[in-house]
Amino acid sequence: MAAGGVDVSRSSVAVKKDYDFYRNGTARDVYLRQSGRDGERRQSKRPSDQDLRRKDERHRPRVASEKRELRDEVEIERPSEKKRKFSPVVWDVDKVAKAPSREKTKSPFTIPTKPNLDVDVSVNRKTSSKDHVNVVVSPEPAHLTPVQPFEAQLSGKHLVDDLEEGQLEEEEVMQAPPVKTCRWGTGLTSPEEELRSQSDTVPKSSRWGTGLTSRKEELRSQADTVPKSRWNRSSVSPECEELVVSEDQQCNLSGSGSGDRRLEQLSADEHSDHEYYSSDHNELESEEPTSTQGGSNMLLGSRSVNEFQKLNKINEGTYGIVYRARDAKTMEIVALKKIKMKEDRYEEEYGFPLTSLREINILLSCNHPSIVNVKEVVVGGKNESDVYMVMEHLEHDLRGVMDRKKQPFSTSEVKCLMLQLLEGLHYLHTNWIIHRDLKPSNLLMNNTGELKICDFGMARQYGSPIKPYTQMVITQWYRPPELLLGAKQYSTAVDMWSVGCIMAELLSQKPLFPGKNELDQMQKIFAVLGTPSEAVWPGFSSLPNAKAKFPSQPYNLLRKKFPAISFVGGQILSERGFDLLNSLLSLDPEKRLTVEEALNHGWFHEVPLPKSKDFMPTFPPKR
Ligand SMILES: Nc1ncnc2c1ncn2[C@@H]1O[C@H](COP(=O)(O)OP(=O)(O)OP(=O)(O)O)[C@@H](O)[C@H]1O
Repeated sequence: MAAGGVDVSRSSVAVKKDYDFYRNGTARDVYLRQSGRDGERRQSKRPSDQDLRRKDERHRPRVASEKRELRDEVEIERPSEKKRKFSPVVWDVDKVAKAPSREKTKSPFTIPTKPNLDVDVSVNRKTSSKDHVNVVVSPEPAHLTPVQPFEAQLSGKHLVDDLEEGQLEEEEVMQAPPVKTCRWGTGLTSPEEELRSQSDTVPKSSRWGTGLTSRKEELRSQADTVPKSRWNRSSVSPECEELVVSEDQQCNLSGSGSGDRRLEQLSADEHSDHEYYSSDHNELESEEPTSTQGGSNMLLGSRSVNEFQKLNKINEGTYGIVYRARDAKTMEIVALKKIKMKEDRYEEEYGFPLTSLREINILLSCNHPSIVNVKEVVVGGKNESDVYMVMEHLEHDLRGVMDRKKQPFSTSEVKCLMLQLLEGLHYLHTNWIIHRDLKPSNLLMNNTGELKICDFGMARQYGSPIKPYTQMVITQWYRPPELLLGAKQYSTAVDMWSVGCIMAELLSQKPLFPGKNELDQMQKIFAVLGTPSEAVWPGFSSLPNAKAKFPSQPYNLLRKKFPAISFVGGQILSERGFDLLNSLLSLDPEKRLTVEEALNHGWFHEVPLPKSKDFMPTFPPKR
């Protein structure tokens, strides 16, 4: 019997109804209903007590293979919820691979300083001038199709995010078959199948500003003559609106990075707080501060920020200052994120930060209730060239709420929040996006019980076969052991670790692993989950930082922190709840739950059921 009450998930019709009520309207259930397999799926997916994962590591391989089967099943009938508004901008970086490392790159687009800029927008051809950016709007807004990694590979184009760790220097255009699942190293399937399942939705238009209509129409008419080269090459459906931005000699690689740092080199004062540092930017954003003359601009037609009335500053992050503002036209309250330009010409990065470009690019293409909605991009302000993202406004972020809350969230509230987080993440992972910075301050909340993922500055599209990426992502407290140990090949499992840390924090109201520096972070993790070995984590010993001597701690002590019973009235966690948490916090990323598995976990089906958003607590506005 679960500590939270009697497990009625298999017998109680009422409970099932409640659960269905909560889930009603989600694309997942619509999908299940449409596919006529609702009952079957629920029955097969709802874990019984037998389904609970055995803790004995000897059973892990079997469990892992079951997980793969489950993933296969889920993937074959991929729900339709993963539609994107359009595929994000893809930077053509063919030449980048050859570019000398450490060469600085220039701003990706020119910010307009006057209404009519000298814009060179051409269709599907590379510009010869290195300062020009080509924008291609593909002619067929017929299907919503995520940019698939293999598609980029087949077309010989690399996504902007691929420019990490100098891995492209030697790289050939890969023709490897695409993976079927989001997690790397798992089954393979055809890209056509994947895309066919997504091709039935009417696309939304690109939303680079609101005044683009006429220009867009112009572009579209030009684009009518353009062969659908990228999609044709990979024999897949055409994208709805594809912006291909070619830019010569930008995004140069830094061959170094910090990936080779050994654990022994880390000192206690190296990273004194939990805020992340990221060499990602060294790798991605080392841009030559070249002249911006003659460049094209993707913000043409964008509204001016003067059309918004700034009400107050909400927060300031590394990459932006976020304001609450009112749209003078619609009177709608919005959040304006002012992109911080890099102004020191002698810095590695200068001009418009690529992290922000990446964030705008991905967020504009996403369309899901658990992902913050970016409405448009506006320009102007005190400094003519300032760029702002206009987002829907949510009153709180989870960090602020937890800091001010006296009591932890109840189990049913945690379930409500976790489901929303997982649904948003499911959307991202099925669209080949890793967030790479999930943490409470990047989860927005409003007073209608909604949770939305924000801050996509570290997010990236990923592909198969997985390439080496920087491991210096994810705020330290939420960073998984494989990244701390220096793994450069990773995928969606890194987000799932962060989800585990967030779940623990929601339950206990305090961070699970508040490391002071990377070494301390690893020690804190291993002190609770046990020191990894080849037996529990095959491949562990070959990770760059695994040679370090960690204090030996052979046991998993997580249950002590989240007991099934409490004599002092503290928060308790049922067997199933613990199984979910423990499986999210698997040291071996291959054994960590996928987002589908987490969404289908039995904990969400047992009482107390997830609270309806309508009954979630509200919080007073921040002062
Ligand atoms: N749409 C929004 N509505 C309300 N508040 C928001 C919104 N977007 C962001 N915020 C607030 O601003 C903070 C910083 O935003 P964001 O994380 O996007 O900026 P950042 O500069 O990328 O931050 P970081 O330093 O974490 O990378 C968030 O933690 C949140 O409190």
